[in-house]
Amino acid sequence: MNDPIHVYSEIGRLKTVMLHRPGKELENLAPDLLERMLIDEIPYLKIADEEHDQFAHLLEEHGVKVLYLEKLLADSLKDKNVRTKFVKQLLAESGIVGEDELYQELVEFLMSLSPSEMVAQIIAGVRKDQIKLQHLSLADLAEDPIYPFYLDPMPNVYFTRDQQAAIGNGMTINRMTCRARRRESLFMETILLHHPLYKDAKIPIWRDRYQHGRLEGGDELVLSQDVLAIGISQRTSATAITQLAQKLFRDSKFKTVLAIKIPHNHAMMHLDTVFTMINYDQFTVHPFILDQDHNIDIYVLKAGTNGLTITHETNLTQVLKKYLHLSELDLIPTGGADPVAAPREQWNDGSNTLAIAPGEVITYDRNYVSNDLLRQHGIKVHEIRSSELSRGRGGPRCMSCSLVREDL
Ligand SMILES: NC(=[NH2+])NCCC[C@H](N)C(=O)O
Repeated sequence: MNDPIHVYSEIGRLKTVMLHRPGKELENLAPDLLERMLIDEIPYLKIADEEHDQFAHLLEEHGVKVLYLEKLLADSLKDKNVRTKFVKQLLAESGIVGEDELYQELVEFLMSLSPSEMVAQIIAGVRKDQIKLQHLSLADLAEDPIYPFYLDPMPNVYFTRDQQAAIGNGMTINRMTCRARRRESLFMETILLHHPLYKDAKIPIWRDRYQHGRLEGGDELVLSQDVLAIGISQRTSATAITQLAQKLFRDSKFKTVLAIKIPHNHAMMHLDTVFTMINYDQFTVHPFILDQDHNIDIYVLKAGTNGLTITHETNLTQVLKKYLHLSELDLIPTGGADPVAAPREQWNDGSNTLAIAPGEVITYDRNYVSNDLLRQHGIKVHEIRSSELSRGRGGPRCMSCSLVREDL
């Protein structure tokens, strides 16, 4: 298994993962920015970093190689021409267009930094008081002159699950739904094109960030070497799922996509906030995504002789047993299905577990009802502190992009 990208399950022993250690972007937040930035409360960066370091150390203690997105990107930007092209594309995607003074000053400022300083600065955002303009534009004078940024901060980068996803030996580079996150997937695109680990590896790109239709990695779960579950969610569209399925059925060994329709809301913005695989036949599931008959809309996509076949199913247990060839199945309810603990712990990512091996997961310590239940079901649970990290509305699976897992 020498592929630089190799993920054929959600539970195979985790060997390589990509994280982002939160930086100044979490300090560049103010109350009136939070909703647009998809962050529910302003984390205390010092503690958030202590918590994130605990997460990284726990992974490393269990044999996982931790790569940092910011280091991979900086190492991909050593060539000045590559750096210039990257900066100009990032400015264009930030709405800074034209060759006016602001554009030139931003290019000059960012290019004056070292690659690692530039990456940190771009993620943190560029404040207006960092750039000295000779002439203020009409926009500066007349449109929200007190807005503090020329480049918005990117406070969600630490959720490295979403901008891209490893599927088999390839990746999706995702067109993110919300404007606040759309620029983030430019990072992995740049890494795959220019980083020594990846640039010559001919890594299949199952879907790039320019294709019409929204896709985010929190909705992409690799259930087995030939079955994917993808959430039809607030962040992933049926169009994107259809196109991804067609590409995978044509160019990979994946044979089935289970498109699972979940509520479209901020608390449950991705499938992995309400459903994760934690063992060969065990899953976490937030009970509130099932109706009173324990049903949920699942659309089974398979390759047919005349294009895709789509079959509508509603019994999650039966569908998982059928397509994963399981005789038994254990759906472990978040918060023990308690009407208060379940939504409380789902809100704080009690369903969002990261499996580091079959039956062994990392979870947030604050979700003690869910954690105790997982242990009662025989799951080995490693808890990490989460008071500040959870304010971004993501958990251990959200904060990690699995790049290499051992085959089962
Ligand atoms: N895979 C996940 N559940 N990611 C959580 C992302 C949270 C982030 N604030 C957003 O709204 O995008």
